[in-house]
Amino acid sequence: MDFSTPRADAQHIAVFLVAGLGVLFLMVRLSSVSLRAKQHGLSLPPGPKALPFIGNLLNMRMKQPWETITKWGKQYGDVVHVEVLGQSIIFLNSAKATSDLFEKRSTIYSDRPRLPLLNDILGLNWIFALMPYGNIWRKHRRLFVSMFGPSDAHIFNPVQEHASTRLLERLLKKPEDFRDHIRLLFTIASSSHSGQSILMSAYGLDVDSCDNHYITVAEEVMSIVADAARPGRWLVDSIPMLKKIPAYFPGAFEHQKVKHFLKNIRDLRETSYADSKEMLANGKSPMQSFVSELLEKHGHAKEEMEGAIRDCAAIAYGAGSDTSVGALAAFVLAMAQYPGVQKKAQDQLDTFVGSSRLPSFSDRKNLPYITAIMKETLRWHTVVPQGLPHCLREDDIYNGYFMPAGSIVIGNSWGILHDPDIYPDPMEFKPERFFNSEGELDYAAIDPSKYGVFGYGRRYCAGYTYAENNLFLAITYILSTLDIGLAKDVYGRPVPVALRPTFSILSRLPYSHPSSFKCSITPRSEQTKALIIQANSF
Ligand code: HEM
Repeated sequence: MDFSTPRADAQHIAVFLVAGLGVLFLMVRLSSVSLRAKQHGLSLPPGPKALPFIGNLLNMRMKQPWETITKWGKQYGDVVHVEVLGQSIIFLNSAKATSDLFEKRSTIYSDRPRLPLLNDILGLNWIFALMPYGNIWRKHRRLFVSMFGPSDAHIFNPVQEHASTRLLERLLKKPEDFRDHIRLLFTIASSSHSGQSILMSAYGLDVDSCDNHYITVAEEVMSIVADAARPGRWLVDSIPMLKKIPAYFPGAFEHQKVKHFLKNIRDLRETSYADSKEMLANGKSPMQSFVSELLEKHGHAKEEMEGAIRDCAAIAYGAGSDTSVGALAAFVLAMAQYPGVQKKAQDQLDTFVGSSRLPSFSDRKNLPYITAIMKETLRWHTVVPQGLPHCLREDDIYNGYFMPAGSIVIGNSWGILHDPDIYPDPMEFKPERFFNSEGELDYAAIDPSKYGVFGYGRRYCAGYTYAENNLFLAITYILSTLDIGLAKDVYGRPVPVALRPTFSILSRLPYSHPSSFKCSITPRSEQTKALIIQANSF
């Protein structure tokens, strides 16, 4: 920026004026929280010491937050308070605290934080996952769950079976690219005959390579959304009056990114939907998709309903793709690391399915060990280690502490899912933990889905049935036809693997993926190889 012109000088002065006002705003916010706490004669929950003005900003710049937050839980207790630039953030570190607040007091703990960058600058207030708790959120969520929820998610089973069949073919041909294949699998689940799973399930669009335009656009959108949503990352979220500050100011979102983003979001939200409608009109969408089903049911009617269908379809990709990719990658890692578990699962598949056909959803009741592997995968590698942030609507009191309205409230799902009191040897991959002493699958009391895998209360993951179906099927298909083992180095020695969670390459936050690793993937036999080829020849 050129400061030599009167206009630039004026802009410069304006920036520092706004910054000064911002500091004032922070001071007012901070003192209002302490004042309200004092009025109740209570203190805020304990937590690491905060510095003046920036609070715990430096504590929050951590590489593996799940470990730090879990340590805080051990040091300070079930409820930990930190403050970043005047914003209270409360971590809930036990299943009791998440249940007491997210479930039992859900009317005040189900809001989302208002993030000016996401909502106002990037214009994402149409995404119900980010919407405040209220009627519009409720309406969109209901529409979404009517297709992806427990009663109707089964309509996507044919798409999911088809997508998993294609996954096997790719793993057979290029096993070393397994992460790309997994990514493709969970991208396309929507409606047509030839692709993978989320875009197919949502729109009926077929995508054949990771370079496809739909995927590239969707991934760019996700990456920016995730960057924009990081608590404490952008100054404008702490001080909304800084919305207009120029890009050179520390903490400002890069403005050139915004323009590019707005084009991509238009492509994701509107172009994919328009393409899907056109395919429907031309009779080119042979399998059911979210869009085709809902347009048939309500669609062609009201504009408002059509807008909701279009918006919900765009959300399916954002919410469902990266999460599922992280979970299946963790499964592959677990099989390479725990050959005994793999063998036991394959014995069950050989007994109940055999090697002359691929498994199907109807086999599930005979495959309890595979269900246990799926549950353990979701627990062992917690894809959303700190859930998505909720926001507290009203001042509250919990365990004798003052919980200020407007606090961001985060369930420490990783900590709960690795709590040795609930899951002994939590770092070990042990599907056996879900069986009772009679050897029957009996996971209800410690079902990881109840302890944070899919979040909490009224904001609980709106696509969990669909997600579990997808994961179960992909795991079953892989185990019945392929062997996963350790890769070999140049001297033929096995290369050990270990779970090292990291933020997704795509989004860094809030989704976690296992760090990159190598493994070998080979057909179990000539017969299973022939089965994969035959299944893909239709
Ligand atoms: C392994 C896969 C998945 C995991 C681990 C997962 C996990 C989560 C978590 C932790 C939340 C936050 C809940 C909260 O705020 O308390 C969430 C929300 C959500 N998920 Fe999932 N999810 C997965 C797959 C999917 C899929 C496949 C879809 C769509 C088909 C989906 C759609 C959503 C939506 C729409 C929300 C926002 C709900 C709301 O704000 O009302 N998810 N998910």
